[in-house]
Amino acid sequence: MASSRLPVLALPYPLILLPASRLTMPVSQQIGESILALIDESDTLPVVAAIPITNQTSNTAAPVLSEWGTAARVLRLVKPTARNPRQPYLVSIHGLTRIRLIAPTDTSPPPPDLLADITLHDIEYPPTEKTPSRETVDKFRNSAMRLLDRLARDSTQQIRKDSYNKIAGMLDDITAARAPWMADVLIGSINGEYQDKLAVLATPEAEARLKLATDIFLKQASISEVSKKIASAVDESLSKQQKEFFLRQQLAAIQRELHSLTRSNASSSSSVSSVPSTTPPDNASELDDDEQHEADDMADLKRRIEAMEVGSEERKMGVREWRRLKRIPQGSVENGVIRSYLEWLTSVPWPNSNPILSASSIPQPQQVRDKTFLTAARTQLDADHFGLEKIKKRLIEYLAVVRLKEMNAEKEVREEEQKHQAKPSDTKAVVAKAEGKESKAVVPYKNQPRPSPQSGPSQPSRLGKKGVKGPILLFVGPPGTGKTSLGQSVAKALGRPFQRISLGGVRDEAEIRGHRRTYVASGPGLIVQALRKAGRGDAVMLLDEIDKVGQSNFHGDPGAALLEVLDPEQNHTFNDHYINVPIDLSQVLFICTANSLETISAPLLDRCEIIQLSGYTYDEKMHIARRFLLPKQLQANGLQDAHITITEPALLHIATRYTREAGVRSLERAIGGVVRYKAVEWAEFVDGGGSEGTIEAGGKTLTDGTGDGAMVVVDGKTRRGYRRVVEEHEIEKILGIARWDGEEREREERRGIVYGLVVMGQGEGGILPVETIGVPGSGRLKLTGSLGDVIKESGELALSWVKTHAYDLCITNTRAQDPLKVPDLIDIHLHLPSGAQKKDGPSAGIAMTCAFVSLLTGACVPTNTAMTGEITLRGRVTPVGGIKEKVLGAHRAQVTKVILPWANRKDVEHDVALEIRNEMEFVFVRTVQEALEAAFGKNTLGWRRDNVLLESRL
Ligand SMILES: Nc1ncnc2c1ncn2[C@@H]1O[C@H](COP(=O)(O)OP(=O)(O)OP(=O)(O)O)[C@@H](O)[C@H]1O
Repeated sequence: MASSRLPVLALPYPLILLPASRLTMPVSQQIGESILALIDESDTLPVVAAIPITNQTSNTAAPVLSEWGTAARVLRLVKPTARNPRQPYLVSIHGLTRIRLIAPTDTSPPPPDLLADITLHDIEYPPTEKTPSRETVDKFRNSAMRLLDRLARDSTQQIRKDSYNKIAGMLDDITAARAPWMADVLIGSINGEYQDKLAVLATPEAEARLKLATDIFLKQASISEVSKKIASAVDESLSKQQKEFFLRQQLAAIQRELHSLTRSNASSSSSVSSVPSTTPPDNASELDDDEQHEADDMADLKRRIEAMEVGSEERKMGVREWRRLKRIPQGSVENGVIRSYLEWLTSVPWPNSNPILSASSIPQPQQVRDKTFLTAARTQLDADHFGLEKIKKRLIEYLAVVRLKEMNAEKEVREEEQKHQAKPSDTKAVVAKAEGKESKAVVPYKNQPRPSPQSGPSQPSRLGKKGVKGPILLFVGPPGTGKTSLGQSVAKALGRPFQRISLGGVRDEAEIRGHRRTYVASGPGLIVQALRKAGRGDAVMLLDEIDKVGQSNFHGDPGAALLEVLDPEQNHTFNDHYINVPIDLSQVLFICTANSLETISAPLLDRCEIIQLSGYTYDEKMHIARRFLLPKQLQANGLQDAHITITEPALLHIATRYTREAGVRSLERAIGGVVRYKAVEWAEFVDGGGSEGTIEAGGKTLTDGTGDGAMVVVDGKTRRGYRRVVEEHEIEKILGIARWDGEEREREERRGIVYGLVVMGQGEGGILPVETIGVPGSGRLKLTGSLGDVIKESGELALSWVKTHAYDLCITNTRAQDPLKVPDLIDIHLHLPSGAQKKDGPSAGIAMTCAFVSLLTGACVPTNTAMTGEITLRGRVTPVGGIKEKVLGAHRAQVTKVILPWANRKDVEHDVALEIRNEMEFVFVRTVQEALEAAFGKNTLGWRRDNVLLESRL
């Protein structure tokens, strides 16, 4: 056996090179440089020993070289630019012949890192191969042909197919001498296992190698066949599953149809046999429940569509979607989307739909035509609300108009019906698109479902819609003044369902109009949702807080959508994006509420009739508390009248010290707090053996306790007594320290401070101090407290007036002197507290003037005095708005003297309750001088008498 010494190029796992094959692999910098050195040394291309490393599957063990390898010629060595820096070279080698590594002797040095460099090794060439037997060659050829044939068939690329066929052609007439070489070529090129290739490399004898290759080819061919078989089997089973799914769907559909047939037969015979149609069939199983429900739902949906008016838009849409629904497999997303759409579509109370829901499930309207309707409505309003006389009067007028219009509309319907009945030949053809087929049926017009006028104003009719448009009421007022509950009373009076739509914070037009169905999880808007809940097309809808609707933004303009809803000219074809069929809202009675008018857009305001609700006086609050709030809270907390008595002073104490609001919501909450406290006491008392009877029978003993928790003797036992009376001194223990306690004491009389009257953002009136101080400066005016432009101008105007009259008011000694510069150079700083709250408007004019005069003269305005009024440069006091709210606010703040513009006399006369007028002093002023006199008191300011008559020096 010839031997030699060759540099060994270790092939990392799973690389292997067989004779007659080629291999390109990355190598390290050092190996690359060593090969370069070899190339430099020899004249021809160098030859290396390509020996596979056999144990590289585990990274931990030291690499071990295989015994057998291939002598290979280095064809190319390149160093591409973008390569891994650890292996920057690529070397291409061509296998020449088998070689065997001669095992190192014990004395030789240990091998260096095999993958880091190439080192010379002793190798030997195996002896020349013997020619294999014909039989072995034939077997080899057959197995190779089979494998190649399989590979050609499985291959998807034409080039590969062609090359496999070409090799197969070469095998056809292969000689015995050439067969071993061919075995190396084929084994080197197929995607076989590493160990098989290694075994072929380690088999130098031709006969044995051919046998090994034959076995490998057979194995490969059968692997390929088996995997092909598995793939097609998987395919087949998948399509089987799909088939099964569709068959199951068909089966379910057939079962549903059969079921509905059986049910309709059962229901038609039930009148005779009186067997309820809902009785399940004998062989029904609870496992069929789902399918049963499904079938019921579908049948219900179908009935609802069929109940829609023939030929109407909504019915056409319903039929179209129903057909789509039936085409789409159940359980798919699309199926769910269409189902939910159809459920919404069919639950809108369409006019002229056949009422398929039982009529009893919809509250029947009160007879609006009844002569006693208005009296009943008045009683209803009185039963729900105390006071509010003007508002109730306006509501009665409103209800009277609604009543008249409804009666007119019904009359119209009746007349039109009579006309049709008079002409029986006039069978207006209506195309009835029968569901499922396009057959055209002619339905006489008079046979169509229509509300009968005799059955009262039930479902609104399309015919009558012209008549019933009423004005849209807008209740404006501070929170808790009864706007929402008035709306409820109107609905009760009319006997119609009431729906409240809260618009506070609605920023997105889609919240009102719904999302288009293309959106995931789309749904209808608030209006359609309310219609569905109401179940009737003539509900009373309260659009709550329309002043809090968001402005136009990139989500659309919710205000514009509201315009369409409220406009009687447009709302009979309201378009909800989700439903996508025009909806008639003309029968709905819309009532809006708002806290202030400022943020409501002009076009929206234009469509409404404004009804102003101001706050309540303490007297009114006492009545409301006693008649409405206390009974409500008692009921809510499970107590009865007998369990609690709040004394008049205690109630007043709660109203004045714990609440300072225009409405009664906080009062209701505070009363609730007291009632809950007593509920706990009562529960403890009952737990301790006390009873209803004890209170009644032994009431004297129990309520005689001198204070809370007094120990009393009942039935010979001593225990804590229950006091039903709540007195003023107990309130602090129950509700905690009063919120408004001692506010009057804080309002001390100080130079430069005057109280003005304001209306806050929520429509609530109150007092606001105007604070001024003089600071060293340069004669300028500084205004702070989140003031708007108008109020700032008012401040400058007031100061100009004071400067002009500084001499007359004895502030300066000559007319030419500036009171801010003589005797000292000062700035005036004017501040309105609650700095975070925006303030604007001209009504603080006289309060600011008084504050400047107070600051510059040193005279003070008493704390029981508050004022409002706009001033002009000539010193006139002009009227302002919100008088009722402001006066009520002042009354709540225990102000006793109010200075108002002369022109606002009528507002006080008309709007302010008599009891308040009696309790407060009103001074109406025409000029600033009069206002100063009223504020500071007669002769307090030292006017230079000669000039008093001069109104203005301008
Ligand atoms: N005049 C009244 N008589 C009897 N109860 C009243 C009266 N005014 C208000 N209430 C009661 O006060 C509570 C609050 O009223 P409601 O909810 O109608 O206020 P609102 O004006 O709608 O307030 P908001 O502007 O905050 O919505 C309700 O329980 C209502 O019954």
